[in-house]
Amino acid sequence: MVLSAAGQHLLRVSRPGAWGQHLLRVSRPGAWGQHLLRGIGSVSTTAKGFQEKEIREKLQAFPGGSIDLVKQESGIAVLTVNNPARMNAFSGSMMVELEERVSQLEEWTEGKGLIVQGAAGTFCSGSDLNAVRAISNPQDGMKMCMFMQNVLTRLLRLPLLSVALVEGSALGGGAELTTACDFRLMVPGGMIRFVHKHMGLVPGWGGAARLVRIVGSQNALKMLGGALKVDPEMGLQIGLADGVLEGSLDGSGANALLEAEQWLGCYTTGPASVIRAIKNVVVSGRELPLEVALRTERDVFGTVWGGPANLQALASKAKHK
Ligand SMILES: CCC(=O)SCCNC(=O)CCNC(=O)[C@H](O)C(C)(C)COP(=O)(O)OP(=O)(O)OC[C@H]1O[C@@H](n2cnc3c(N)ncnc32)[C@H](O)[C@@H]1OP(=O)(O)O
Repeated sequence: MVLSAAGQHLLRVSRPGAWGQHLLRVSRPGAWGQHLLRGIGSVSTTAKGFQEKEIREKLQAFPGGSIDLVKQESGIAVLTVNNPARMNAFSGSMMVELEERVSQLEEWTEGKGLIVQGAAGTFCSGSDLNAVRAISNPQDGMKMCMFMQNVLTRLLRLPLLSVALVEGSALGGGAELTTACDFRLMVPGGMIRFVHKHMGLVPGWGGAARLVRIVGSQNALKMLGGALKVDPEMGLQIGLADGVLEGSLDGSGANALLEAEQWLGCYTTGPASVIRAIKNVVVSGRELPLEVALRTERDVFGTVWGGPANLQALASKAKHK
């Protein structure tokens, strides 16, 4: 059961940042819309000598755990961060696997929704500190950061409505991962905490930029500056959480997952073409300058106008009472 839902926080971007500049450079009428419809590409992968193949090989040297993906008939997929011996910390090979799973989801044309969860009743404790210690030089750190920024940006832009199901702790990079989903549902006892300050860091996987857009700069400053423990109540208050679930009855996590699927089902009921179009117009509205977003919206509109769902609705003379 969902106890309550928080209001949506809308962001007005007054000036495009680096990514905005990137979009402005590559955008021409309709081009970005086409890009969105195909699934989104990567974020400036060639910038500053970032070599995806090289960092991939480096990350593979730190194995452990897995990222598991189950695509369900319902059109809702479940992505599980699975490394319970390390509280689901991201090993290097898990970062590479996450990229592969995101690629698979980009190709999944029947998909409508995605739930991101951690294995064994906890969400994710960020990057594996053993790997972090081994690549603590600035060059490798920067490459890992760009790799994860790229993957999480693609995750958020998937044409699927996505939910982070937060049971237990989401720490550091785990907290950043929750912001790469459209929604966050928390289970009592769950906690989202940007602990970066205590590690002498700031978020680098895009988590700060996304957090500001979700909770506003005042709340983001408090969360990062105080390394605040955000519990479900506070999460709802500041708009970080979209709902609080009852959670596990037996500690298995199964009940929370069922609840999350029911919650998400309210928004993913309907034809995949329409649900995916909804996500695409929202992503473009969120990320693009208004003029480009309007062009994209027109392009996306063109994919559903006169389509099977539209014709069926017209034929049924639906009333929306
Ligand atoms: C992108 C930037 C980042 O993400 S930096 C990483 C930020 N994350 C952290 O600093 C998390 C550090 N870990 C903790 O605070 C605690 O382990 C938490 C997660 C609160 C769990 O505490 P507790 O329930 O007492 O369990 P525990 O400490 O005994 O942990 C169980 C085993 O898991 C391991 N673990 C945990 N987190 C990580 C991690 N991020 N990287 C590598 N290993 C991790 C612990 O070391 C412990 O392992 P072991 O049983 O001692 O072998």
